[in-house]
Amino acid sequence: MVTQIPIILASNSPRRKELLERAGYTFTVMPSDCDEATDIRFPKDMVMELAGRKAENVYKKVCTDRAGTEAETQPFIVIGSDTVVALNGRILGKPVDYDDAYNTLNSLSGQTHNVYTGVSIMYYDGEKCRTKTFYENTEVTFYPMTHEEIVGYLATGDPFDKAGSYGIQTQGGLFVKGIKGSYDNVVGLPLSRLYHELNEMLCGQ
Ligand SMILES: Cc1cn([C@H]2C[C@H](O)[C@@H](COP(=O)(O)OP(=O)(O)OP(=O)(O)O)O2)c(=O)[nH]c1=O
Repeated sequence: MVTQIPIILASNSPRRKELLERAGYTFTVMPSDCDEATDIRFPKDMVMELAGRKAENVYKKVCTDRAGTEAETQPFIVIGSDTVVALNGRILGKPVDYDDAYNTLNSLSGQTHNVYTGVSIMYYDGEKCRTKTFYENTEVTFYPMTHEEIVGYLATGDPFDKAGSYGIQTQGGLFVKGIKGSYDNVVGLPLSRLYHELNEMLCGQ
């Protein structure tokens, strides 16, 4: 079953919040404000690095808030996460503007790409902190998209806060021919993997 230890989701993403709610966890949300600039080229390394930075940023804030209070020695868990799309090894994050989103969707049209989500769990057990970081990769194949379809989808505004300029869970899902791997991972958090990794971490204390 899901743990009763307080969880803090280090994220601004409404999708991650919805996913974690669906799993039945009780948690609070505290977005990170860490620097996300990086020269890392490999998608799996990049998402694990950024997930780790987000979790650590929030972990430190929680420790500062709790210092000197009776909550100081109570266990808690922080979860940070990061998602990117990779097409033939090229990383496609959130679009910087309209043209970037158009070009991204045009390049994904009729192709198979990978969606990587990194997850970092930091667990303070009342004495010490342990960290576990992993990633999950889902293969996604798109139908060919026409210019009109891309322009129409961009007009909805949906692509602009999403890695790869689409949401599989929204209208972007209409262009998805098939996936191999976890659907939740594409939306931003590989739930069943997270559940098992977290349980393993809590059992191994
Ligand atoms: C590919 C894809 C991405 N996404 C979203 C998930 C993430 O919210 C976003 C990738 O950006 P991220 O930088 O991973 O996350 P974020 O900035 O939204 O939130 P935070 O850093 O505070 O946790 O793209 C979808 O919602 N659906 C999809 O199909």
